[in-house]
Amino acid sequence: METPKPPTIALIGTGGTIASTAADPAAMTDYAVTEPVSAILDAVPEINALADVQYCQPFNVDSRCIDDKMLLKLARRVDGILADPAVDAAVITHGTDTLEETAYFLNLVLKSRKAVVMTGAMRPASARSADGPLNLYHAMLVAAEPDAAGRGVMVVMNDGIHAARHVCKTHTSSVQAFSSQEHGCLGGIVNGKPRFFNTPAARHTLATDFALAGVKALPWVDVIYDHQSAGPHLFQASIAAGAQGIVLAGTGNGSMSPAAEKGLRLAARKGLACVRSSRVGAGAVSASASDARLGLISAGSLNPQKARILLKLALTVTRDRERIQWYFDHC
Ligand SMILES: NC(=O)C[C@H](N)C(=O)O
Repeated sequence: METPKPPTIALIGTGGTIASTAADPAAMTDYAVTEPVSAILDAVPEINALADVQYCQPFNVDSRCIDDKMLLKLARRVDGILADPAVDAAVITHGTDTLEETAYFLNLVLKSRKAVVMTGAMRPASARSADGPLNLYHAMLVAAEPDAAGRGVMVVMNDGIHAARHVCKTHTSSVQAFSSQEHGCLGGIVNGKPRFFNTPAARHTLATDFALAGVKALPWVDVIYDHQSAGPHLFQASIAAGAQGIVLAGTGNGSMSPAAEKGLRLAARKGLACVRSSRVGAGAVSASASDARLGLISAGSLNPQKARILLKLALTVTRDRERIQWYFDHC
């Protein structure tokens, strides 16, 4: 019997700690992005037995530096790669600090059923027990698994397979830095094999209204963090700077300090789309009876940084409050 041809997987390097080195093997901070994606791949020769890999490097930066232009460039590049019938799946290496933002953005705009798996590392490539090589190998295992297709963008870190919709960075430095909170993982790597237990319920990839054709720039959306004794000046500054939306990192279940309520009311009156999210880190912000009267949108279980991504994309399609609320309820 002929052995089946291994899948062709596109590896797209964007930087992050997985591509970084520090002064010595004990150093876990104070590193810099130095490694091209080819070097990250060469460090894991076991991948050769899994897949034919074609790599590219749209940019190579720490993920705190990623801006809208880079996000659009990456999304267009990945969409183009996935449209190639010769490519079966894609793996993207990325810094972990803003990984959840890029993952959710791609989850909403890529128009493909093919598996897209993102991964990174918490320890630099030069570290004594670097986690990047195993994370990359696991990401390739998941991308090569036929059952991975149709689940949207996934994040593979430290043996877990997470849905882009739910995954958040919840630790500053541990290798167990990512969690899908109460929603749970999609699955995990068990004894060298990917196992899926869940499938994402929210709309993604082919089932969203969002596409990048014709989008030259993304609308500007600010996140404003609420707290005791807040002032209205950040809202005023955001409106004056020309923002098209504001996401409030509100207290508790998206509740607002008096200044935040005043600031959001003003912003909504000026035509900005205003979303109530929460700074708590778990649970959903539920719709409130006053949202329609105040012109506000509730973020559900999206944290502020992910609510910002969805609001930016929603504003490429509509400014209608109810339609935007629908996106927050379904995407
Ligand atoms: N662990 C990491 O990847 C953090 C890094 N500073 C980044 O996000 O690019």
